[in-house]
Amino acid sequence: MTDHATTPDAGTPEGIDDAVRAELTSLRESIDNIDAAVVHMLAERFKATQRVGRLKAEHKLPPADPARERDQIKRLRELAAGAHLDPVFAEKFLNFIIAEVIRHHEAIARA
Ligand SMILES: O=C(O)C(=O)C[C@]1(C(=O)O)C=C[C@@H](O)C=C1
Repeated sequence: MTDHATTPDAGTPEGIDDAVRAELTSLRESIDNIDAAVVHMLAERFKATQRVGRLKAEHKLPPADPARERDQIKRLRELAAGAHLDPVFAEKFLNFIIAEVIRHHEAIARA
């Protein structure tokens, strides 16, 4: 596996100042840790939504729940604004995840 935090490439020329390189490496280590946490959190979220998908299929409930999604988007936009994250981006990110979840729910219902 490539260590992206420390591997120089076209975006990080060899000649840059040692202090700058050290700071960049340190920041990239933080970014890699955060990305790993995001992957683990998403994996846990998908474990929960797979269970929701099976429950919905067993009880003939529709894959999507637009009212629930509206509540989630409202809540996430407020959380994003409070955390100085762009609420538009937060909404797009949640919609992207939910679209994938609905696809999974539909597949479970068809199986
Ligand atoms: O809460 C549900 O009913 C789900 O199926 C989960 C979930 C989500 O990923 O958060 C996905 C689809 C629904 O439209 C709403 C929410």
